[in-house]
Amino acid sequence: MTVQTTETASAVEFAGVTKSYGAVRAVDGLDLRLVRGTSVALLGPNGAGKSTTIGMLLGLLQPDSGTVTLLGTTPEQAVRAGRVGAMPQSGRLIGRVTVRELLGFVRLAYAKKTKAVGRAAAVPALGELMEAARITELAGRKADQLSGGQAQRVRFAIAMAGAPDLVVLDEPTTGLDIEARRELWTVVRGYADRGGTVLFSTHYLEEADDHADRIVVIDRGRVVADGTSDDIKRRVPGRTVSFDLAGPAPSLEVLPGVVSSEVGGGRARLHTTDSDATVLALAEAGCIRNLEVAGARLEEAFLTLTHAGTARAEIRAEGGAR
Ligand SMILES: Nc1ncnc2c1ncn2[C@@H]1O[C@H](COP(=O)(O)OP(=O)(O)OP(=O)(O)O)[C@@H](O)[C@H]1O
Repeated sequence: MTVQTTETASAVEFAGVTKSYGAVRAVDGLDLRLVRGTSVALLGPNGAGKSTTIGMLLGLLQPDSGTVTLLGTTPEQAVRAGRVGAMPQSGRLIGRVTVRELLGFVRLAYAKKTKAVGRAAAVPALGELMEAARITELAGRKADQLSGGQAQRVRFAIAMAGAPDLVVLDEPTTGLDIEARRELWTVVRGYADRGGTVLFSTHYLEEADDHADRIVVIDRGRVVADGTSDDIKRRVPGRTVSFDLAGPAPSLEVLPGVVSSEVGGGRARLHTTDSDATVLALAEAGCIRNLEVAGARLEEAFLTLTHAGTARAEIRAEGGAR
């Protein structure tokens, strides 16, 4: 008999889930299982169904068909018991109160909520909560007068207040500068390293590369790829050859193996199905300054796997026809 341990038990399960808004099918037969203790990135182009998926996961939206199971129960029950923390995409922090007051209030609400289900002891002390979110020095500041990055860390602390088993972050770093993004990820990683389960959506593919154990790519409401970053990159055949340009770019797309090319910042990047032949031809043409051959990046894989790539190719073709 297989014993399902906490580590391998499901945090989230979608089975055949669909959701439409009128004629628009936002989520189309989604099957997805997230294992506890992992960090999972949900990627997809605009309109792919990420927010709708997260909305159903949090019990904010009801599926038209199929089932969503969260921590072995319904989303509503898991959320009510404080076992799920969420950072939704929108929503401002309330004003006139300090960060300490706001967090104290949320923590108290969770303490009452969790007491009802026998989890009150799990709720962290206020100081601990602020330290984990790196906002101790903001305790006396008014909650509506924070920078974007500080506000996001406070919102993360709010999501943590019920000692959740799972946190769901919907595009948590959109609009933040690099330093603020790095700070927020340090805080999120701290939670993941303590065994928490994280599901986040993002448009910054390098964040998925850096912070997710597993990446699920959705497009038009369906899963189109699911695996580690390396698994997903391997789905794109061919390699990228890049080199410094000494002068005006030669005709790159006629070189053997080359299927597409980009030129920028004095450097050319060629996507090729035969890197040996491409490199030989470049050598003959004397184009080998700082030459590098690499596998596909996550961005290339993402564009190949989703309709975002087709849309970009169409835009290029239209631009070229003008
Ligand atoms: N309340 C709504 N009413 C009507 N259509 C909606 C509604 N919410 C979403 N949609 C549509 O459902 C589809 C999926 O939207 P969703 O917001 O889930 O995608 P997303 O992947 O989160 O997109 P983004 O990256 O732009 O936030 C889109 O076609 C969108 O226009």
